[in-house]
Amino acid sequence: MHKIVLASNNAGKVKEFNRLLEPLGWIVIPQGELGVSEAEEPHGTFIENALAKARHAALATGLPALADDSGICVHALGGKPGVLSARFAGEPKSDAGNNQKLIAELAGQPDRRAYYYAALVLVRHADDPQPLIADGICAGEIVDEPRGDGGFGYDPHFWLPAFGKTVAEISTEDKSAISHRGKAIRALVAKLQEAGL
Ligand SMILES: O=P(O)(O)OP(=O)(O)OP(=O)(O)OC[C@H]1O[C@@H](n2cnc3c(O)ncnc32)[C@H](O)[C@@H]1O
Ligand SMILES: [Mg+2]
Repeated sequence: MHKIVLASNNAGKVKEFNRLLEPLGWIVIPQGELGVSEAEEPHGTFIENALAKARHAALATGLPALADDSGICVHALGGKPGVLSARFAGEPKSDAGNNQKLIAELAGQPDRRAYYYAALVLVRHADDPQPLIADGICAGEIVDEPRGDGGFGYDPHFWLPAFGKTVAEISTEDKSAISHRGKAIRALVAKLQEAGL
């Protein structure tokens, strides 16, 4: 049984993590329920930001902490929005604003390739010298017209050619099976098992 604090304030992520980890016997407590403030995410890489978020939550709670830093990288935009995905259109964070800006920046652009990336970091305590790290990628294409109301963030504009649907149109089970976050969680769980944890 693993009791961990989930170092995220994103309701969409919290739902996905609960669905994936609770069947494995994990007790996942979102940091908001424990009064943890939002961590700074000042770094230029996903992995560094995930480590900062995990450490921050572990320090504040004394519990093991799991963080996810993720985003969408668009080929024609040189990998943008990348680590700035949550705040692409500025403050306050807004999925609608971010999607609008993404579509505007891609106007007239025939190359629609993009991928989602998630870096996960699990620390057993704030000074853990060996954080467990896993990541995952999910490739697709950006479509101008939003479709579907599942998922969160950029999902209504993220087209999956293999499904003929956007991520917001597929089931939660299918999203878990193919998403960057689903893949990263399965890799993390495998590492934990390998380490006998
Ligand atoms: O930092 P926390 O508190 O976890 O919440 P956040 O939303 O700020 O999370 P990030 O800093 O990791 O930024 C990730 C952004 O990337 C986008 N994103 C990540 N995973 C996604 C997914 O599965 N579907 C759609 N958009 C996603 C979405 O805009 C997120 O806000
Ligand atoms: Mg964030």
